[in-house]
Amino acid sequence: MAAASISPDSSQTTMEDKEDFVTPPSDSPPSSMDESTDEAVPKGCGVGLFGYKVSSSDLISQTDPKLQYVNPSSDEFDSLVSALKLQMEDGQGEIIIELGIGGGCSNNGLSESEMDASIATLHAVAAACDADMTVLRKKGSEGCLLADCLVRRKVQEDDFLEVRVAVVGNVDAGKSTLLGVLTHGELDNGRGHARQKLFRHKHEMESGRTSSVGSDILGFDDKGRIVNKVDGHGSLDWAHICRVSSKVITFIDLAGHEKYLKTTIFGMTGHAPDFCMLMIGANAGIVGMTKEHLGLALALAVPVFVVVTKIDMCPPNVLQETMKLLNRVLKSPGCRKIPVAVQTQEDVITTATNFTSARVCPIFQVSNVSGHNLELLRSFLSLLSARMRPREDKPAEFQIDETYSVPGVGTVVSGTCLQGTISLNDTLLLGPNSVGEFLPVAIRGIHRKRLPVKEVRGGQTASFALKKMKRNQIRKGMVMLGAETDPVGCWEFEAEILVLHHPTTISPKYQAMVHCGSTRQTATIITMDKDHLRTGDKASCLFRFIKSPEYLHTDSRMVFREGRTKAIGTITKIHPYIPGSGSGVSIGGGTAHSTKKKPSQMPKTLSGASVSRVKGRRGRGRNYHHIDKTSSSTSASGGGGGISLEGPSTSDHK
Ligand SMILES: Nc1nc2c(ncn2[C@@H]2O[C@H](COP(=O)(O)OP(=O)(O)OP(=O)(O)O)[C@@H](O)[C@H]2O)c(=O)[nH]1
Repeated sequence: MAAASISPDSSQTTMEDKEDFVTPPSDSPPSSMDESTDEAVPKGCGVGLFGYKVSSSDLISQTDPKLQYVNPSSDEFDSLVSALKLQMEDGQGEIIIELGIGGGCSNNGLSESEMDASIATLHAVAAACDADMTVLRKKGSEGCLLADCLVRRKVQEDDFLEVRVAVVGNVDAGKSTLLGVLTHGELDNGRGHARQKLFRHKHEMESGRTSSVGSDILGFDDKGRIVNKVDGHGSLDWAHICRVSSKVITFIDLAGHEKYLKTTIFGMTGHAPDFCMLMIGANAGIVGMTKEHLGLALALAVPVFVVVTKIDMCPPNVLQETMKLLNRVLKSPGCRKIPVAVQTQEDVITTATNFTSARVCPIFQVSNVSGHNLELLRSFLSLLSARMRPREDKPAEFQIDETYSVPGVGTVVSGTCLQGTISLNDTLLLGPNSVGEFLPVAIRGIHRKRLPVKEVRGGQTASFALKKMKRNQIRKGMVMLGAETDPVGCWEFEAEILVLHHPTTISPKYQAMVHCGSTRQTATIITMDKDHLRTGDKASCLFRFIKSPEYLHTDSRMVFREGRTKAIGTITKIHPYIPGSGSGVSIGGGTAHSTKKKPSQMPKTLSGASVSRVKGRRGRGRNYHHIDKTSSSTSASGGGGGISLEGPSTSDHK
């Protein structure tokens, strides 16, 4: 884990204010702009975070690879088809091919007629792979042409690529508005018109403030065109969008207000975003939760791109100031990003196709009212590729981030399939329950974004209707695993942590909320390899959950937070708990009971009252009237502010 100042700090920077944003030269990858960039990848080759890209020379090797698409024999054509199929599999159904790349830099470029012939061949090769091909751009000079071509699998019935983007930023940055504009295709009026379509709760309509984790989708067809269409009532038919899309971007719309920070952290950890879209109001600049959200994305290693909104109402000098400060924050030692201003379609393709380093941070300046630069953002989104690999050969693993009781359907859980494949009627192991057991459960229905499907794979989000399972037997953070596995939960785990902020010192017995994937539970520090921890300190700690065992993996990132105390870390060791062995029950259950008996021994925030409140709230089922609700919203939980707002026991239940 990156040490020291993970929290971006503009004050630490040594960069000159006048230093401008990097505008990508069309032919050089951003990685070459900074020598310290982690991954130096040869141009035109390899897996990009934002688009899987290969040069034509990677597909089959021959004496002059740049000519292989010009006039291939039938055997060569077959080899190109086989190679493209393999590459598309690696790229999860899409790939960007660079035509005209030779064996070495001096050998790059095709004549106009060679380029025309290559494009025609690539069309035919893509068609043979059941894919569509679109020329994104041609570049180079006469007689020395290169072209970037997007090859994307054609729409398959009930299948589409899925990319999740967490949308964060301070209150009023324009998050809900931008999502309303992108997904509903209608500009905003500057007075909250566009966001009205997205609010899920009456209090959100009234206050204009997002309080929950919401999902909104934007579908693209195989040519990269948006397929979202609103019906006569101004709503979107998700199932239709998914049916006609090759790729669906799911926006995880998170609250900007500090009092909902806990829900926002859960959105970032539990919903497994591929990318983070950090939004900044041009007028307001980097204020409030902006740095907090950026720090969270950095801590969780989620690549970030920035959208600066409201440029229609921002005086040029204020916009310039905001951009300068943003530049400084992104380049600061805590961030170490390379800001890249995206101003043209060329920039979009260059940034999207050359991203091989999570250090590059594209920046868009848009207006939701005039629509300025929104087209660039749409093109960029259409080129994003999921970071999570499906790992279909592994046993199934599904993390639950919400549970529902749907009339006529029964218990429904939603979440993310992290690996393997889950099919209709499969029996999985659900757990760990409060005593650490994993119980068999059968899948009786599957929805992906409200579209009924027969199976889901690693990297996809879904909702499952479960056979013979009561909702109160399930909690968020539980997992469903392939029946061939022999899973164990844990009460205790070890982690290396870095304290980002604490007002005084942290000692053993300190309690705070652990966020790791969709696990969200208060844990106590049992031991640590230092006497006390202060802001900036690193330590190896042994944690113990206070309420029930959880299913964790080593090397997972975690956030440890209570009020203004923040620490981040990586899990290094799991102490497996075998049900019936006694140790876990007495450890975990004992903590909860001993809380009531000996409150003086516990930290201030844990009280008998809060423990009993959890019990009272647990049985209170929320009914949803339609299965559609399953993937569209997660209700709010207050989370920021002072410690008094966050009783540790109550806070992992809504
Ligand atoms: N002029 C102008 N107004 C905008 C723009 N984007 C958003 N707004 C307005 O800014 C206000 C706040 O926008 P929201 O979308 O609610 O902001 P938010 O970031 O979602 O806020 P929270 O949900 O509270 O986190 C609304 O009145 C919008 O109409 C823009 O590009 N230009």
